[in-house]
Amino acid sequence: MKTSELVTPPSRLVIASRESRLAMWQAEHVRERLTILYPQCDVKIVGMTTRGDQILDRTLSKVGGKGLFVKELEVAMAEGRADLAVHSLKDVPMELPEGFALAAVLEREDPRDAFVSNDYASLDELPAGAVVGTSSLRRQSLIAARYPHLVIKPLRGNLDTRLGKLDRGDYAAIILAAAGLKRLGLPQRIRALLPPETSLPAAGQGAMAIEIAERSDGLDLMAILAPLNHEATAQAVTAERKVSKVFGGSCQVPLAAFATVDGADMHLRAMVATPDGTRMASAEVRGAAADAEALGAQVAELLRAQDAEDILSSCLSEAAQAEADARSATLAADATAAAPGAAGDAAAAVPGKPAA
Ligand SMILES: NCc1[nH]cc(CCC(=O)O)c1CC(=O)O
Repeated sequence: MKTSELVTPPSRLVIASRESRLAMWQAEHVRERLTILYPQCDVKIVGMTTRGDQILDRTLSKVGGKGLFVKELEVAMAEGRADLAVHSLKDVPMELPEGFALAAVLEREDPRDAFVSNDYASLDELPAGAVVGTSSLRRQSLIAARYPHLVIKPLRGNLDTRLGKLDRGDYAAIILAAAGLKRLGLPQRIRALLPPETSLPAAGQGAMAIEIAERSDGLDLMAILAPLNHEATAQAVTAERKVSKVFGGSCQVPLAAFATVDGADMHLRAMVATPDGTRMASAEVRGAAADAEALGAQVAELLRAQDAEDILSSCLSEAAQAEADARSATLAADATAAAPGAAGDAAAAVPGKPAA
């Protein structure tokens, strides 16, 4: 890590955040980091409800996917009501709209999936017919492949809502990201952590990202936020997001991509499957962490050679339709959001290494 000169921040910065407890925790974390870095800067958080938060009755893959969680925050930045947005990187589309970019990726929390249950200690203990809650197609297909005797039921809502549904007895167990439970001070709810060999994490899981809009006032937010960027995490998620991008980007499909970085070395694993877990392709590569994007492309190529596109085809067409529906539904919002200047393809990359 090189130490760089701190850039002079403005007297005030506004963070846009979703209003869920996890989102607010994450925004507060960034607020504290910025306040320590720039004590003279007044950092405020403005909470907002996104379309993704309002849709609780259908699985996200059917209503337009990840973009639904970031759109309102982008509109706030475009209108100058906020300077930056804090997201769970997992919820950020692979390609951002023109004029937006990721300014920093923070150090990753535990990237693993967690098994949460009041009655059972692990997936292995669940009896035939037990109901497991998850709305992630990735988790669904991994469980269906390994535990065909279990019944998977959709589970939506924020973390507290999901835990409430478990406690009320709707499910024998649920699967959640360990990172969210740890951040909310609920690590005791984790009965077992699923190793990547059992449940390969989603691209970006456990990492937070800061998004900014290109601006006309000359404020170099990229430089101001650069000290929050964690290089090894940024490299890992660059590789993971490249894999996801190759297979449809912002669509919700049963796709896992997980990279670990050890010094200059990267190990990248990825998997695609059918939602019922009957067909699966998986691949891994090792290489230089500095070549993150190329490693992502390499793994995607290995998956493609195993018919990944065909495996994903049913999901891809369904997700594409949902994206199109979501786009037309948000046309009104687009019209009010004065699009900031073009940033071109920069929006798709994460900080650190530019696209190779
Ligand atoms: N899709 C919702 C979402 N987005 C980020 C997290 C957890 C925190 C993280 O992965 O950073 C979760 C909840 C979950 O998957 O259980």
